[in-house]
Amino acid sequence: MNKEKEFEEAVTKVLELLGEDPQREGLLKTPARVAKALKFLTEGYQQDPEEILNQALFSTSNDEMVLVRDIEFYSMCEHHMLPIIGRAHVAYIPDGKVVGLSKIPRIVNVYARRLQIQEQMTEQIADAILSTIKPKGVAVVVHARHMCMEMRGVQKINSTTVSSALRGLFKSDERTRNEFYNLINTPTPSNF
Ligand SMILES: Nc1nc2c(ncn2[C@@H]2O[C@H](COP(=O)(O)OP(=O)(O)OP(=O)(O)O)[C@@H](O)[C@H]2O)c(=O)[nH]1
Ligand SMILES: [Zn+2]
Repeated sequence: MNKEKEFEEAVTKVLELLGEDPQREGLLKTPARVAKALKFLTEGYQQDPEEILNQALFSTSNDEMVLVRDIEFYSMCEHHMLPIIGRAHVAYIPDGKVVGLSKIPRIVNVYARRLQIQEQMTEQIADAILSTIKPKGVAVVVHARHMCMEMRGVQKINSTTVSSALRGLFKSDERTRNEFYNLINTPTPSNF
């Protein structure tokens, strides 16, 4: 049996266990849809973050902070396979190399589209940038809502979880760290 069929049969089984009739009209295509959706939501397993970053590395003499903030992402927690909905802020201080800007949200997606815990995802993003761009420092802050804490379980709909990973100058130099936190907390101008 091919993998797709196997996947669809597993979803059909889940529907049956939920007391549903997988043969009713509305559910006929559901196993195939679920398989396709889950494949998309976990496509990060098939992607290599270093390869993505290496596609666009440019030499530079600039050593000022580069920050891409408010990168929205959707992930799934590895405990309940329920959505994690969040925003990531990613900054680094170049040391001879900058990366194509679009590659930063791409790296966020690579790690978000796996089964995750937020703290691990935050560190993975920082470490991929650190090992590839080799900057003077990297900072990643992630704000997220966990549906396993909202739709079920403790049911706290207004709580967000904040995690951070600081490397190099962001860890050792308070001024750099403060500049980063000020920049991510500055509201986007209303006429932007
Ligand atoms: N640290 C961390 N924990 C997470 C994350 N996503 C979900 N969790 C937690 O993982 C834990 C799993 O705990 P268990 O007690 O095994 O699971 P549970 O019985 O479903 O727990 P409740 O959610 O408290 O009902 C829960 O406390 C979740 O809130 C995450 O990204 N980071
Ligand atoms: Zn969870």
